[in-house]
Amino acid sequence: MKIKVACIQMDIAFGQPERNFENAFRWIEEAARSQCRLIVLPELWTTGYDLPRLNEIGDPNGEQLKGFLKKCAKKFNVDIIGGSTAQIKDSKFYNSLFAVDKNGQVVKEYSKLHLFKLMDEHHFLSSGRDHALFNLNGHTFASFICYDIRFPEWLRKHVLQGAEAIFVVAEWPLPRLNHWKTLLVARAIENQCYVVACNRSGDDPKNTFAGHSLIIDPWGEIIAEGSEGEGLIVGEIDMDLVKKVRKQIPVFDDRLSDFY
Ligand SMILES: NC(=O)CCC(=O)C(=O)O
Repeated sequence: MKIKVACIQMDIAFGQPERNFENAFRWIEEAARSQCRLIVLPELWTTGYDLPRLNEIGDPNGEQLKGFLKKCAKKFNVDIIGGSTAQIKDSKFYNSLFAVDKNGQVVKEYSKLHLFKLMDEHHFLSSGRDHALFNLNGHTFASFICYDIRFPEWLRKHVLQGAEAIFVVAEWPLPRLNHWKTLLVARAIENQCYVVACNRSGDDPKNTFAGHSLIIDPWGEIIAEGSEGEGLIVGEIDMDLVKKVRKQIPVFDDRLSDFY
C-alpha cells in the first residue's frame, strides 16, 4: 500500500495561536489539494516555545487542537498527525501530540517523554508517560517529538512492537542540522522503516530553526527534503518496501536479544 504524505514545514507566530491555526489551515488545504492523504504538522506549532505564557495560551486538555484537527480531517478527507500543542491537563503542562484519522477520530495522544533542557522544557513542562504506538488504516505507526530521536532505544522499542513507520514532529534549531539529518537517517536504517520528520522553519526570540523536514525510506534514502523556508514536503511511502528491506537484511531475525 502506497500513501502520499506531506510535512507542513510552517513558520510559527510566537505565542499567537490564532495566527498559527489560520496558517496551518491554509497549508492543510494545499496539501489535500495536492492529493496528500496523510499530513504531518510540527512540534508546539500552536504557540511556539512561548513557555512562560502557557497559563494564558496553553490548550486545556488539547481540546482546541483536537477540534481543529477533527474539522480539517473530515473536511479534506485526510489523516493528520497533528504535531504537538502545549496541553494543560490536571494543572500541569505537557508537549502533546494528537493524531486524527479521516473520520475525525482521535487515534493517538502522545506526550513528549524526553524534555529538552537546552530549550527550558524542564522548567515548564511535565514528561509524558504514554507509549507512542498507534494504528492507522491497518498499519502500525509510532510518533515521537523532537529530542526523543536522540534515544534510539525508545524508538526501537516501538519498532519491536510492530511500527512500520516513524513520524517525528519537531522544532529543531539550525546549528544542529547535521545531528537532525544524521540521527533521522540512522533511525530509518537501523529500524528498516520509513521516517517522516516534520520540522518548523523561521525564528523565535532565541533560535533560528532548521527546516529540512525529511521523508526517508527503510533503506535510508532521503526521498524528500525541505529547504530552510516554509513549504510542503511531499513524498510517497510504500509499506511493501518495509517488508522487502527487512527480508533482504533480516536484522529483526538476527538480533540476539539474550545479549542486549
Ligand atoms: N525541541 C526539541 O526537542 C529540540 C531538540 C534539539 O534541538 C536537539 O538537539 O536534540
